Amino acid sequence: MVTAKVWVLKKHFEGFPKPSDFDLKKIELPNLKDGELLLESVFLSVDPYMRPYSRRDMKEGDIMIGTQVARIVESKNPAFTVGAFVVARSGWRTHFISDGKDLQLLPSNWPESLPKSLALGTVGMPGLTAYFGLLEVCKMKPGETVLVNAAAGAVGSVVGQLAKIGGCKVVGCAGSGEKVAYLKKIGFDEAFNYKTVTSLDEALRKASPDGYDCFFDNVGGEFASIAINHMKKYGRIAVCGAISQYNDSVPQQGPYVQVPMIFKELQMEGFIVTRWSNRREEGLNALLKWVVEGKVKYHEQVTEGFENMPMAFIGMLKGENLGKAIVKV
Ligand SMILES: NC(=O)C1=CN([C@@H]2O[C@H](COP(=O)(O)OP(=O)(O)OC[C@H]3O[C@@H](n4cnc5c(N)ncnc54)[C@H](OP(=O)(O)O)[C@@H]3O)[C@@H](O)[C@H]2O)C=CC1
Ligand SMILES: CCCCCCC/C=C/C=O
Repeated sequence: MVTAKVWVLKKHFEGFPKPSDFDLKKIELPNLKDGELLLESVFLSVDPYMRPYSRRDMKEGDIMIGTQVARIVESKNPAFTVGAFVVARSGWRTHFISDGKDLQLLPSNWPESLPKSLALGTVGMPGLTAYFGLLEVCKMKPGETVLVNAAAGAVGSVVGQLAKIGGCKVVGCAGSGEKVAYLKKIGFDEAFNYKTVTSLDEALRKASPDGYDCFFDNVGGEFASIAINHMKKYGRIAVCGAISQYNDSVPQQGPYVQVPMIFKELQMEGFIVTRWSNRREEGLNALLKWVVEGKVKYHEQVTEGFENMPMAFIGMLKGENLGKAIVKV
């Protein structure tokens, strides 16, 4: 008999999540039936989507939603061998039983030298978000200028590097001096700390006086309202996330987008990465190849200990992560 530790949503978040909104529980797992596997989480992901999705999809008492890289410890399913690693969507749990249907094996050519946690970040859902958002929503072209915010995070850091590979000029904004230095190190042409600039409007103009062809928006709110005025004619805005709004108890008010959209003839499109689930393999292969070749660099903010999942999640929402926020069990 295996005892799993799980984190439960004790109370729906009101405003910014607090440690007291979570409860750590223990669950006894039953013995395996034919076709089932027992898995142990090795790395778990904490992501911004958990904040809005918890309100939309969960009720109090549910196990927190989320993905993990897990190792198969016992198998009564011939398609899965003990010791193999998979990406699963089993929520915040140390151990779980699966029938194998919702598991993704790590690519067979995954190099030994590469952390398996990257399957939750640069070579996982956030990397795919950058890949499809840039290619299919921004439709970036060589020679264009791309703006990305939350640029030193899991999605943003890949957006900037893929835009450089695609022959674009890249401007990134992030919330600390350390993050700005990192963006310059990984090849961003311009980077600034949006928290310390005297005027975001001036900083965006200075970084690209001619404006922006593509804006990959991870933040929404006030930042996006200012940035839209810096778009070039026929510019494209990929509305990827709105993290500046996820913790609002009272919705923020405009300014509104219609006037700049009309006069600059902009395209603005929201998207969810799962739209391209049928091209997941294409995206992961491309990302893995670039990482192996050293063309895409990665950084992970690793929190040790399953007990620290709520703090890692809260820390990520506060901006404490450089690169992908990961918990190592
Ligand atoms: N549409 C889709 O399919 C997907 C969307 N997303 C979205 O992409 C965005 C980035 O996600 P991800 O890369 O995983 O997360 P990150 O790794 O970028 O972590 C979140 C970052 O957001 C920044 N941030 C937090 N609060 C604010 C704020 N009020 N204003 C500006 N920046 C803030 C912080 O960086 P800083 O220090 O720079 O402020 C923080 O580090 C999120 O909005 C997320 O919801 C992610 C995956 C899929
Ligand atoms: C693997 C779980 C599916 C995650 C989909 C994430 C979409 C994110 C939206 C905003 O953050």
